Amino acid sequence: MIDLRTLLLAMVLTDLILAVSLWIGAGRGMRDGLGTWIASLLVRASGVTIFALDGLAADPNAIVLAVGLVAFSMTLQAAALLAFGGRRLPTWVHSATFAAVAMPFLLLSGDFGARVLFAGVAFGTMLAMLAGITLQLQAPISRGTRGLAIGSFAVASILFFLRAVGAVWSVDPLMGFIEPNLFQTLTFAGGFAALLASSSGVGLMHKERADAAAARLATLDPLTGAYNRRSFHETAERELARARRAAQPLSIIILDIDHFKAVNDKHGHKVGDEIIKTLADIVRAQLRKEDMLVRFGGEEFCVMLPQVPGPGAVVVAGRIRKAVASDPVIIDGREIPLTVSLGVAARLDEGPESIDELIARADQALAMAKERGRNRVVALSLGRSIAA
Ligand SMILES: Nc1nc2c(ncn2[C@@H]2O[C@H](COP(=O)(O)OP(=O)(O)OP(=O)(O)O)[C@@H](O)[C@H]2O)c(=O)[nH]1
Repeated sequence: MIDLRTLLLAMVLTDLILAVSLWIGAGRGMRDGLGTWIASLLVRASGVTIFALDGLAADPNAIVLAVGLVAFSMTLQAAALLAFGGRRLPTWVHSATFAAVAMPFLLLSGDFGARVLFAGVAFGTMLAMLAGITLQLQAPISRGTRGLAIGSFAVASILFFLRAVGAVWSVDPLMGFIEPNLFQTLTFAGGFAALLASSSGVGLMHKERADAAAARLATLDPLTGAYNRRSFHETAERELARARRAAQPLSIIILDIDHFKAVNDKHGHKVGDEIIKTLADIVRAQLRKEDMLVRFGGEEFCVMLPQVPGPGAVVVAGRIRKAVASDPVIIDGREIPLTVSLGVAARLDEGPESIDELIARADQALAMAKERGRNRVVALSLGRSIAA
């Protein structure tokens, strides 16, 4: 049987190691409440240290501070979970909860059984609330990770309630609490394991979010949010193979800002970047969900239109041309007139055709649009052989 004080000190050490591990793991990305979670572990470690060293010697003041700190660590955890979901816990909740837990504890001085009962119910309720917050988090977390976090809060909550009930039933609550009997050891060790598991769950939640962000970064262009060329190639090859198998049309449009060098020279590179970003938004507004906008590089974009035949793509390209030319873009209060040239190519019914061939043809069409005076759409391979 393990001595309760030993368990408490093991818990302090575990919290400190967890805090340091999460801090190292976070690197410089201490965002979305991770820092608050780490703070909660340090606050809990200090509360439990006081409890282990002084509280068990029944020092009335030390134990009040200890439970107040543990309550504070739980409101910090609530704040950390809410921050992960993009919400804020009002600051007053921390001090209000500290007072709401510490004050009754002070008033119950001398009645150890009532204190254990009160702390068990208070902490059990707060842990159940943490489980509820995690359940409602509007974040893409895997089921396993969410389950681990919710399960650990729920188990810890149940064990706190069990300890409260145990204290009520004990003939001598103080002895019942500190005596290393089987009930104490099991409930304490179980609660300890659950609190440890909750930190693992939170660590995994952050890792999953970081992984998703890295995957997004690898597929999207950071300036415009459009797909990058590499991810386009993977998707386009797949889409083209599918279109060929199902004898369905597929078109692409390549578009490029006219005289962008002059715009860049006149307004500067930073404004140029803003223009590229704005152009992506204008083009996106003309597309459907299944269409794919890709930044090919610089001020050149490609749009893939699955299931759209050549003539349909020409209509879309015309709409984009008009939307860009109709109003000047406004950057930093400056009105900058803008036009684009567009080249369209569509998948042919017969013959093997790679995505590179399709791009080469759209590029050729774009060059013709530039040659013919810019601010226009030119289409290639729109003859009878086009899949429709
Ligand atoms: N601001 C900014 N400028 C870029 C970026 N990438 C390329 N450019 C600039 O875009 C310009 C591209 O010019 P070109 O494609 O050669 O020609 P253009 O002036 O657009 O003329 P046409 O395409 O023939 O109408 C160059 O001045 C590049 O420096 C970028 O990411 N940001």
